[in-house]
Amino acid sequence: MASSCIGKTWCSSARVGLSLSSCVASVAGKRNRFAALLQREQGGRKVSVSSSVRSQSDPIGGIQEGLVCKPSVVTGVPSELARSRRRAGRTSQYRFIMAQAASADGAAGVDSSATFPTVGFLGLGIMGEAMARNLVKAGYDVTVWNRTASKCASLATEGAKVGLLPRDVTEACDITFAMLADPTGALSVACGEHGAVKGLGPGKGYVDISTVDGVTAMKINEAVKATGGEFLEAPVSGSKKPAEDGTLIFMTAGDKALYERASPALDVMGKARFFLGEVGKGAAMKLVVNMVMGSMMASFSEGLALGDKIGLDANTLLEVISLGAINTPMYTLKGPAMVKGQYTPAFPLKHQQKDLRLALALGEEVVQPLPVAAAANEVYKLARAAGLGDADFSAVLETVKSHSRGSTSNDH
Ligand SMILES: NC(=O)C1=CN([C@@H]2O[C@H](COP(=O)(O)OP(=O)(O)OC[C@H]3O[C@@H](n4cnc5c(N)ncnc54)[C@H](OP(=O)(O)O)[C@@H]3O)[C@@H](O)[C@H]2O)C=CC1
Ligand SMILES: O=CC(=O)O
Repeated sequence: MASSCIGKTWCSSARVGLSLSSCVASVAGKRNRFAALLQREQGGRKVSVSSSVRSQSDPIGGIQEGLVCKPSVVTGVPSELARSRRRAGRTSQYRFIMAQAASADGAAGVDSSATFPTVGFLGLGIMGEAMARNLVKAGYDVTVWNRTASKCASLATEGAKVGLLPRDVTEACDITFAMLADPTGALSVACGEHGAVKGLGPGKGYVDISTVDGVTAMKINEAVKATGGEFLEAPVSGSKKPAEDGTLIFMTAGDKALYERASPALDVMGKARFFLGEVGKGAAMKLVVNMVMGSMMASFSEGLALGDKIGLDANTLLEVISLGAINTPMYTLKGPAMVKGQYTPAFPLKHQQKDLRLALALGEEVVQPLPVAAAANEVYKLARAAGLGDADFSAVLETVKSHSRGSTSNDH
C-alpha cells in the first residue's frame, strides 16, 4: 500500500473513545423524540416544521410552508453529551432543533473526551445520509443539516442533532463534513448567506467530500482560511453500498493537521485514505477516476446493446466478461440489473455527467486530448435530456439502446 494511503485496519486503534461510542449510541437508540422545529429559508420563502412533539414513526410529518417558527419555541432536552460538553466549559451556542431525551438513559456521568470531536454533516443525499449514519453509530456527537429538511428525520431518530442552518452546524461542531451534489451546491452551502464558513473560526475544520472541480475547492479553501479555520477536500470513490458499509476511499488534500484530526472519522466512513498535498489535488484525482468510470460504463453499455441486437444471450455475455481480464466489480454489480432494465439510483447519472464535464474542463486547461471521455459525455448528456438524470448512471444503457432502435441492419 502506498505510504500516503492508510488502510482501515491500520487505523482502527486511532478511533478513541469507543466506550463513549457505545454509550452514546445506546442513548441515541433509545428515547429519541422530537420537540422541535425546522426553520430555514429556501428561495426567499420561510419553511418550517410544526413544533409539536412527534412520534418516532412520524417524526417530521406536517411540514408547513409559510410558517416562521422562532428558535425560542424550540423545546426538548439536549443530549447528555452536549450537556457534559457545556459542563466542561464549552462556550459554543448550540442551537439544536432536535433533542434527545437522554436524562433517564444512564448516560449521566459520561465524560466527553476532548479527543473525540463533535462533528457536523451537511448534505444528506444518497451518500451523505449513509456516511453520517456511520458516524452516529460509531458514537460521534453528530449534528446534521440538509437543504430539504425532512431528510434529516431518520438520522434525528437515530441520535443526530439537526441544525437550522449550515452556519449553526459549523458553529456547534469541531469538524464539519459536507457532501453536496456539485460545485454550485458546495459553494452555496459553504459560502452562501447562512453558509458554513460563517460558523467557522480558529480551531475548527471544514472537510468537503463533494465531487467538485479544483477551482471550487480552492474558493472554499480561501473562504475557510479567511475565518482562521482549516480546510480539507476529501472526495470519495465508492457508491451507496460502500458508503453504508464504511468502505469508501478518500482522496484528500489541504491542511495536514486537519487531515490528522479528521482521520479517525474518515476511518469510520472509509477503508482507505490518501493525502495528496495542496488543495485541488483531491478533486483532480477524483475527476480522473470518474472520467475513466464514465467511459467504462458507456463502453459496457455499448457492448450489452450490440450483444442484444445480434442475439447474444445477455447473461452469458456477462458471465464471459466476468471471467476475463476486463471484468470489474462495477460490471459484476451493475450488469445483472442493467440486463433487467433496473436502474435504482446508487450513483445518479446527472452526477456522472457532471464529473465527465469537469474532467473534460480539466483536460481543456492542460490541452490533454480526451476523445473517448468526450464521446461518453455526449451520451450521458443525451441520457440526461431523456429524463434519466436521477436514475443510476448505468441507465446510460437505455440511451445507447434507444439510438439503435428502428434500424436492424446496415442495408443500403
Ligand atoms: N452516489 C454516489 O455513488 C457517489 C457520489 N459522489 C459525489 O458525492 C456528491 C453527493 O452525491 P449523492 O449523495 O449521490 O447525491 P444526491 O443527489 O443524492 O444528494 C445531493 C445532496 O446535495 C444537496 N444539494 C444539492 N444542491 C444543493 C444546493 N444548491 N444547496 C444545498 N444543498 C444542495 C441535496 O440536498 P436536497 O436533499 O435538498 O436536494 C443533497 O443533500 C456528489 O458530488 C457526487 O458526485 C461521490 C462518490 C459516489
Ligand atoms: O463517484 C462515484 C463512485 O462510485 O465513486
